This record gives sequence, structure tokens and C-alpha cells, in this order.
Amino acid sequence: MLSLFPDEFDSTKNLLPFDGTVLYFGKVFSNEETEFYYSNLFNNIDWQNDEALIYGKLITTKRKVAWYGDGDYAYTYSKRTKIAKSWTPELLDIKKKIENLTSENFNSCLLNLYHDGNEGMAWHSDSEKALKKNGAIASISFGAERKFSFKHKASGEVVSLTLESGSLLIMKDETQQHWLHRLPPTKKIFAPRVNLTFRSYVS
Ligand SMILES: O=C(O)CCC(=O)C(=O)O
Ligand SMILES: [Fe+2]
Repeated sequence: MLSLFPDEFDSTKNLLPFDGTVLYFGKVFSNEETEFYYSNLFNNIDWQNDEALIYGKLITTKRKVAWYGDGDYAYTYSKRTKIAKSWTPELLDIKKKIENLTSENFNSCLLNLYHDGNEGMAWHSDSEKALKKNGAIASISFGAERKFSFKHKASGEVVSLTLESGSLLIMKDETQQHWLHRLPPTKKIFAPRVNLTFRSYVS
């Protein structure tokens, strides 16, 4: 499609055809902010190797993760429990900006560090019981551009887009009930990507 404004995205247009809402805002941070947050988060976040229990075996992933929030939430993910750390000033600034842009509120953030295209995230939905039902999840990307896909659980229909550095994506309404999402691995990307998913937990 030909567009006069190829860098602008209609953040009111739902990318999903049914059963949920996904809005892509494109780049919402300036190039300077994007560079600043990328290196700040890369260097200062308390990154941990993710651990998952898969068929009873403890697996350590190459991708690194961190969890920050308002309170010391205990968060169970892949059957491992983690306690949220207190916000850094930069994470709070990002959270405020995203809350203003989306008119949503978030109380925690799961961060992912993908060192290169070999690392990704398999099909899943973010629908743990502790998450607010049908609450919005805001996904912010800094660093390498990566493809991101949704797959409808019943029909198998797939919707894909590219997540740019400095961009914001929102998943809300029944999205997590009806759609899986993933970050496919790729042989073509050699640079790291930092991803932040702001979420709302109920205690
Ligand atoms: O890295 C991404 O863009 C997605 C991460 C994700 O789906 C998650 O943390 O649940
Ligand atoms: Fe997810």
C-alpha cells in the first residue's frame, strides 16, 4: 500500500480481524530517547537468565529477563516464582509516557533481552490468573527490529508485523484468550533487542 507518511501508523486501527484488539503506535520515542533507554536498560537492568520447568526439567534460556513493579509481587511464570524489583527512574519515566499515550495504568513490567536473532519467544498467551482479566499489555521495543506474530487459537489465522526500535504495541480486550503471540527466531539479526511488557496484576 502506498502511503504519504510511511513512518506513521494509525494507532486506532485494530490489527486483529476479530476476538481481540492489537494497536501498533509505531515509534513513540525520539531517536535520542531510544538510544538513551536502550543503553540504560541494557546496562542497568538486573538481567537474569530465564528458567523454565519443561516436562519436569529445569531449562535455562539464553534470553534474559527481569521483573519490576509497584510492589513485591510474586509472579509465577513457567512454574517458577519471581519477586518484582522496585522501579528504576527510567522505567518509571517510560511507564508514565506509555500510560499517557494509552490511557491505561500498569503496575508491573516484564523485561526481555534478546542478544540476537537466535533468541526469540515461542507461541504463548499472557493469561496467568494473577493478570487483570482482559487488561491491556503494553509492549515497548528498543534495539534490533524484530518480526512479531499473532495466531488465532481456533482458526490458526496469523497476523504479523515488525516491531521497530522505540515503538509501542498494545494488546487488550480478549486478545490473550483467543490469540497466541510469538517472537520468531531469525538467522538475519545479529544485534540485541530489549523489550518491555507493562502489565497489570491484581493482588
Ligand atoms: O519480545 C516481545 O516482543 C514479546 C515478549 C512477550 O511476549 C512476553 O514477554 O510475554
Ligand atoms: Fe507475551
